[in-house]
Parts: sequence; C-alpha cells; structure tokens
Amino acid sequence: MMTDPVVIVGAGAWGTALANAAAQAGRFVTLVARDPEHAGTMQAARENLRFLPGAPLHAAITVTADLGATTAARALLLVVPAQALREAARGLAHRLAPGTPVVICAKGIERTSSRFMSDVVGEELPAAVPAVLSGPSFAEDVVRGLPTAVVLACAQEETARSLAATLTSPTFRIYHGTDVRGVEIGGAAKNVLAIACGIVMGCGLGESARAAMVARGFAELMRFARALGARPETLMGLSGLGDLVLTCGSAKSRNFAFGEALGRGVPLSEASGGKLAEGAFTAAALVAMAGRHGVEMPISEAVAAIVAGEVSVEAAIGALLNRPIRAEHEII
Ligand SMILES: NC(=O)C1=CN([C@@H]2O[C@H](COP(=O)(O)OP(=O)(O)OC[C@H]3O[C@@H](n4cnc5c(N)ncnc54)[C@H](OP(=O)(O)O)[C@@H]3O)[C@@H](O)[C@H]2O)C=CC1
Ligand SMILES: O=C(CO)COP(=O)(O)O
Repeated sequence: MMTDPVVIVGAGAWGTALANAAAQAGRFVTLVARDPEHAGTMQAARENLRFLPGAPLHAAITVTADLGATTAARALLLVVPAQALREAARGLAHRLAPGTPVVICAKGIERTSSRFMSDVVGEELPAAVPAVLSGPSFAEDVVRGLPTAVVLACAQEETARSLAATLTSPTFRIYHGTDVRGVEIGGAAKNVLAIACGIVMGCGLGESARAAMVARGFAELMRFARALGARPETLMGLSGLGDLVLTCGSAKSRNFAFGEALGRGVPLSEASGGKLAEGAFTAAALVAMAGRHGVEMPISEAVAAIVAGEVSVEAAIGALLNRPIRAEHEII
C-alpha cells in the first residue's frame, strides 16, 4: 500500500469529498485548487464554503494553489469537470514522474473531440498510468463519511488493487477492476440519462414513467458499452446500474435537477442554476459516438436534442412515446 501523500487536483465538491475520504482512510492529502483565494479560504476556514459548505475538512488535508505540490505525487486524483480535464492534465505535463497513476474522477466525454477521459489523459500525459474512479456517490454523503461504494479501474490490475487499497475505508469502499472503458462509460452516460429522468419528473409524468426511463436507459447504455468493447458486467455494477439508480432517483443529483427544471419549463439558460450538469455537455458527444458505432440511443438522442435547443421537451417526449413497440429481447 502506498504511504505517500495523496494529491488531489480540483477543489470543487467532489475533490473536497474525496480529500476527506482519503484522509479518513489514513492518508495525508494535498488538495490543489486552481484559485489561490479559494485555496487560502479553505485552508483557513477548514471548510469548502464555495462548493460544499457545512462539512469540516479533515485535519490531514492541506489545501494549496501551488501545482508544484503535484511533482512529488506517487498517485494523483484529477477531479475537475470533464470539459476542463484536458487543460488540467496539460498543466501537469512535465511535473509528474513517469508511471504516476492518474485517477480520473470526472464523469463525461470531451465534447470537442468525442474522446473518453482516459484517452484525454493518454494524449496529454502519455507517461502516466490512467485509472478511473466512478460509481454512486454524492459528494455531500462522502464528505460526511456516510457509507458509499465505488469502483476504480486501471488496465494494470495490480495498480488498480493498490490504489483502491490506498483510498478505501470502512465507509468509502472501493472495488477494483481493469475495465477502464466500462467504468468511464457508466459514469458518462448515466449523467445524460439522469437528465432524461429529471425531465420526466419535472413534466409530472410519474414514477412509473421514470422506472421505464431507467430500464430503457440502462438498455441503451448496455448496447453502447458492448459496441465499444466494455464488459457488460461492469455496467451491471456500481458504475452503470448503481449510479443510474442514484442519480435517476434523487433531486440531489445536479443532472436530475437540471432535467427536472427543464421539465417544469425553466429556460435552458437557467435550468442548471449555475451548477455543473455534466450530462448537458456530454450528451451530443455520446450520441455522435453511438452513431459512429451504429448504436441506437433514443433517450440520449432526445436529451442531446433538448439541450441543444433543437426540440422542445414536449416534442421529444411525444417522439419517444410513439416509437414502435418491439420484442424486448431484440432491443436489450
Ligand atoms: N459532486 C459529486 O457528487 C460528484 C462529482 N463527480 C464528478 O466530478 C467532476 C467534478 O465535479 P464537482 O467537483 O462536483 O464540480 P464542482 O462544480 O463542484 O467543482 C469543479 C471544480 O473544478 C475546478 N476546475 C474547473 N476547471 C479547472 C481547471 N481547468 N483546472 C483546475 N481546476 C478546475 C473548479 O475551480 P474553480 O472554482 O476555480 O472554477 C472547481 O473547483 C465532474 O465530472 C462530476 O461529474 C463524480 C462523483 C460525484
Ligand atoms: O455522479 C454523481 C453521483 O454518483 C453526482 O451526480 P450529479 O453530478 O448529477 O450531481
């Protein structure tokens, strides 16, 4: 097990929660914020007042804005929004020692390139070892030490096992695996499907409609994952089914809340309430990638069209409800 400090880049809600989780697992943690003022306030107040107010920071956490702190990292967690991952990774080039594991904690697909997060890190940090952490886990639960289970995947099985052992605790349980693609697909796609479920609830279509959306959403997620070479059993686990259950069922999810606001008729420009709704950025890239692989994803396509302002919520729902009924086994 690694004894060196854990370095976390990105001091938003998730970076802060992961810092507390790693500290509760017995590690010393350096949390790197990009804004020196934010870093200074957090370090002094021992709380992330901007993104996660009300949760005290563990004493084993040091907050800084100095990227120099990443140079000594034996393992680094990259916890910025998906669309900022390339820029953040680029800022680490020439700082990390070759072979340093970089654990990607963002859930999304880069929309300008349609690249998965592990591919972005592969391009920007070719000497690093990419790993992905995903699964059902609200920052506000994790930061308080409520029980959570997630999965960490790395192509090098021993690295996945070692990273999971380094960060795991009785209340933050990290399963490990090697299916990087499967774990990152689960995290990226569930955000798009959570928006769809939010829309259903915001429109007042009811719990039964939401359950149908989760099940049919899971079916399209499985089709996509299979076509991209991921293992189906990965998507039946924490990153995939587990995260769908959480984010499609709770207004605490920013993606669900964004969809719910759209369903209630809040304009697109205001629906996120200034919060990060990753699925809104990922939807178009997911659908484009699915198209290139000949995968049908009608729910994700509807979300992509709604967030692009190409179709109204009502028209998208009408189109979904009027799709031909087929044998279920043909479309799983
Ligand atoms: N919140 C949650 O419960 C969970 C979130 N995630 C995933 O984690 C990722 C981050 O989400 P979350 O922390 O919640 O988002 P937040 O909006 O809470 O915070 C985002 C953070 O990223 C920082 N940031 C943005 N761009 C850069 C950059 N180029 N370089 C360095 N830092 C940057 C922001 O800094 P600044 O304030 O200066 O803009 C901010 O501190 C997302 O992909 C999300 O899906 C995964 C699991 C749970
Ligand atoms: O990924 C998450 C929970 O697993 C957080 O979901 P939101 O980004 O929708 O808030």
